[in-house]
Amino acid sequence: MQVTDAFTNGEAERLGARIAGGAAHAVAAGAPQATRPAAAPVPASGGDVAADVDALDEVPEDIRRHRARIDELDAQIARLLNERCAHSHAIRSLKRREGLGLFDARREEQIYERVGAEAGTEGPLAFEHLRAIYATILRVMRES
Ligand SMILES: O=C(O)C(=O)C[C@]1(C(=O)O)C=C[C@@H](O)C=C1
Repeated sequence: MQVTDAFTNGEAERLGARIAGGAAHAVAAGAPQATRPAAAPVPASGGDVAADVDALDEVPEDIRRHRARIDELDAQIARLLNERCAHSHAIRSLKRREGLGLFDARREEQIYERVGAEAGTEGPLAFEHLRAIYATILRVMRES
């Protein structure tokens, strides 16, 4: 069975509807910047839980299915980051050939704006968190 089949249509639709519903709300409000969800830090412990999931005799089925999907997404993210890095390194060589510096603040701002716009329409990741992730990605691209 494919991992993507692990969610029934109903479940997948409900997850999708939550995401799409958030987007519709943001668009209706007409101010995506202001209506992005505020970043709400969650304690590493997850709050008032007594023990972590793996201490249970058996990890609940619904958690296992989410984890399976996360594993699949992480593999895709890692592949995409490698592909992105290859392009970034190619640009670096071309810039070097042209005698240009590597860091381009304006281009990086454009990237933040573009991924921020994506966050505004999709969620549930808060804009500032997505930006923090991208700040790390761009730094690693420059330093790798
Ligand atoms: O687009 C460029 O000019 C790049 O060098 C690529 C890249 C990136 O990885 O996206 C890397 C460094 C720059 O500061 C801006 C962007």
